[in-house]
Amino acid sequence: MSRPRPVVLSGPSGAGKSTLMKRLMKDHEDVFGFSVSHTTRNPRPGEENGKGLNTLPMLLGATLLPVADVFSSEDLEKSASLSNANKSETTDKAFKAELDSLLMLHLTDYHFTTKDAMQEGIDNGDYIESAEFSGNLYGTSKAAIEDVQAKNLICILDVDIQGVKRIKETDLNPIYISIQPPSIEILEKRLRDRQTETEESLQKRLEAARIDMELSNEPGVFDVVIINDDLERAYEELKVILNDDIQKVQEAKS
Ligand SMILES: Nc1ncnc2c1ncn2[C@@H]1O[C@H](COP(=O)(O)OP(=O)(O)OP(=O)(O)O)[C@@H](O)[C@H]1O
Repeated sequence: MSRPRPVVLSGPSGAGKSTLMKRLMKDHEDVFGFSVSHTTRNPRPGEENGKGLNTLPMLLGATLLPVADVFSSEDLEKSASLSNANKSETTDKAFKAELDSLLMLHLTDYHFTTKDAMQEGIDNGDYIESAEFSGNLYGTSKAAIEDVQAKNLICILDVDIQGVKRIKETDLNPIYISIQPPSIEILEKRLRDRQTETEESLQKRLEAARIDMELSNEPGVFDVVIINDDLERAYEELKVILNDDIQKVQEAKS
């Protein structure tokens, strides 16, 4: 049996990747999975090495949980200090992963590793992306993606355009999908309405979005570019693209 092809979802911040992913996972139980990230930070109490949950993190998105009900005060303090951290472009992803992990109440565990081991792996090209945040390294290894495939799950990878380029150097052979907003003006409105960004991070995202929107149209980078104008239509388009792969996974289970 061939392993399910991973799916790369790329596109500017605010284009709708998470929204579309959540719907996919809600409508197709036990079909999609996420890779477990590596980190050099210390495990927190209750965290286990490598025990990543496949669908729960998406379903327990921060917006669905009453934060005060489930957080310890220490978590909230850490979360607040992370929110205020002065992030650079490269640490943004690690920041988001770290904040996500806090918001998911330790449900997303990591492969905990040492700085030396991780740096060696990065130098060897074992990681499709990595970033430093608060003195710790975070990254997605090729092996972690293969682990998801070995469970007969379609690994969803939400990566930026640099990540796309790195994945193209591997033999992972994913389906490359770019999610794009109808225009930069609409993207700005959605990001403002989402109320998750400071003015500074919003401007950074818009700048990155302009570059991303240009690169996504270069021939051969993506298998398909979906313009997320109307959410229902964009979701239908995504389902049509993934239909055969979803069916293969479901058939292999039955
Ligand atoms: N077609 C659409 N029409 C209107 N609003 C939308 C549409 N798609 C997504 N949104 C809204 O736009 C905002 C950004 O979407 P989302 O958070 O899914 O983007 P994203 O690409 O995952 O961003 P990031 O990379 O920053 O996580 C959300 O508030 C979402 O509800």
